[in-house]
Amino acid sequence: MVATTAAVDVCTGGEVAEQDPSVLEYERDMNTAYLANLERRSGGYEIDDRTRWTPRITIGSLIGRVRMRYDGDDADEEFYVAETSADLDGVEVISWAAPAAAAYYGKRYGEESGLKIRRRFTKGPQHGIETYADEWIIAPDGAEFSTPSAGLTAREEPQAAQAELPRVVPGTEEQLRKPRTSLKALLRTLQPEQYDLVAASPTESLTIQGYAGTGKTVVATHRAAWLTHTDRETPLRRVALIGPTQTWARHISPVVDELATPGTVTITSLPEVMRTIIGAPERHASSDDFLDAYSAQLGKTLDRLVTKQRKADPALTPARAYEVFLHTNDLSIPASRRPEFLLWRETLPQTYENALGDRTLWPLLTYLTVLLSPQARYDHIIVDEAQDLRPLEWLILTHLNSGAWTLVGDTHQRRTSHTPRGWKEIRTLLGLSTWDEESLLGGYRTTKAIIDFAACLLEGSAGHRAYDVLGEGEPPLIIHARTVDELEAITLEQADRLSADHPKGKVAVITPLVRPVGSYAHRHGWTEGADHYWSNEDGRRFTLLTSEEARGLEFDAVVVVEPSAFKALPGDNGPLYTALTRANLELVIVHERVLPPKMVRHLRTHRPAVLA
Ligand SMILES: Nc1ncnc2c1ncn2[C@@H]1O[C@H](COP(=O)(O)OP(=O)(O)OP(=O)(O)O)[C@@H](O)[C@H]1O
Repeated sequence: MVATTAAVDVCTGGEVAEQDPSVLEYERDMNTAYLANLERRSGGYEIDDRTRWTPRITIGSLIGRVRMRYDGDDADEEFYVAETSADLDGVEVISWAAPAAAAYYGKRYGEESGLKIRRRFTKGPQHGIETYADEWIIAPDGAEFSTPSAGLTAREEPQAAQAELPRVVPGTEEQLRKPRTSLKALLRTLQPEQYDLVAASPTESLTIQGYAGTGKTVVATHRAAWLTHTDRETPLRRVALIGPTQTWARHISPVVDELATPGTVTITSLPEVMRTIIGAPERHASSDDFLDAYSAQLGKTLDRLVTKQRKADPALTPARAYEVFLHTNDLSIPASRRPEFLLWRETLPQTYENALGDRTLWPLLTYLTVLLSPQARYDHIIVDEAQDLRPLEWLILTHLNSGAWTLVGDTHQRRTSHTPRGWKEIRTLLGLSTWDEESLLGGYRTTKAIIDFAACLLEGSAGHRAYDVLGEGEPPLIIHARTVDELEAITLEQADRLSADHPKGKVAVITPLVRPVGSYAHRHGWTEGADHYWSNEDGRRFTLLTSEEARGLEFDAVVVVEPSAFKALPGDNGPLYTALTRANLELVIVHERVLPPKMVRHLRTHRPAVLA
């Protein structure tokens, strides 16, 4: 029998049944050799100059190891998986983006692919390996791997087949319980269902629906890196990753910085895309939202206008086209909406220059610009929070993409009636005739108690996430304030408490009442910094945001203030649902007004922790 030790597995939190010291030592030596190889090569690393594809070298430990038998072969193959590929004197290390990595990561690859065993390494300090854990995909058929030599690892007794593969990759829960920070590369715990979407065909358009916290942004960011990775056969050179806000862009950029080929992925937000195309000022006002400022019919009107005017004036500019638009009678707006449309048009600035200062008009001005001056196109566009784009914005993007699309979103988090109701409408706007339609089901952010509470806002919420990795957790704390002053005081008290409870993590206050809460904070010793960030002299911190600004972000704990004041569509509470689901572990609701009816109904039968 080989010598074994029982060690605590940082992957599962449980005990590793067999942790063979000689195997561990061997793998640590391999890791040392791998790191030395990377160090040697990284000296000569040059950023891709777009004519020569230099593989990116990132220093990091081995992720895993695979033994498999390809169809028709008469011997097994073995290789390691890591962030960067290497050849260690004949021992192959493939990168996470290489096609063969599907054997390690993928769901569909499975048993019939020939995969026999997968070994996962957990990371120790300084790129070391802490432990290993083996997962037999087939019934064990001998030694795990040929090295260390079969004699050392072969077991004398037949082993029992592994009862069932774990539902989520070991180590995921531990990862999720760490304090929330910016999104990071997650190559060690990328789930099979996520990997399959990350590595889906680059030439097929793909729509991915997922409830809050199901890992959509993880898929979107890793997909951007995968599409451009030089270890793929035909890496893409220009990929856009478009999300809702610049705060979101900063939240996700570490993933792309770490994994993507430098210079290949543009991370931006939709407002920024438009602002850059039309050259609008950074500071801008916003008039009231108006349906036809974003409609496909407005797009059609502008299409017709540009086609017609250009015949008469080949040098037509967006500014001139805008002036014509202000007076044209050739409108594609339905008759029922026309009177309202004409009234709205009369209120618009008379010059293009002035219109640039109104954010509501950016889609209109951007669309005119892309119609008149062709833009550089991307090889692939990925859109996160796709449910928030309005028809005219989708039409703009069609002028920026020459390849396929990856669209991820949650139609339950829709925030205005100006956006398409579902994926079908979006695909029609993009003119897609073929696409793959997938969904994500695992819950990675937010405990079950919080997500079940938030689900009271959704129609047909049953079974909305297949499982919740963080488990049941604590129910939300609901606090009723008697006056508006008390509402603000309790809010700050709770933000202060939660910040103390999560010293390394992130706390948010999410509310439509950002101004009054901010001015209360100001009067009580809090100071505002960049990116909606507030802190006080005791070192407490929180982020104060509207639901709109909180899209795509996440926090360890969240205080949602005055739920009834959030914008709601008939039958749809997208903005409030978004706010509630930003919390990973703790949710506090503070209200002075009556809670929304759906919440009240839910609270009659379910009991969260309520403070009078
Ligand atoms: N495979 C994974 N391993 C570790 N953490 C993960 C994994 N997948 C997702 N997570 C974590 O779960 C959280 C939620 O993921 P993500 O932000 O991608 O969800 P989402 O579906 O985009 O949510 P929303 O639409 O509500 O913004 C993030 O903190 C992310 O790091």
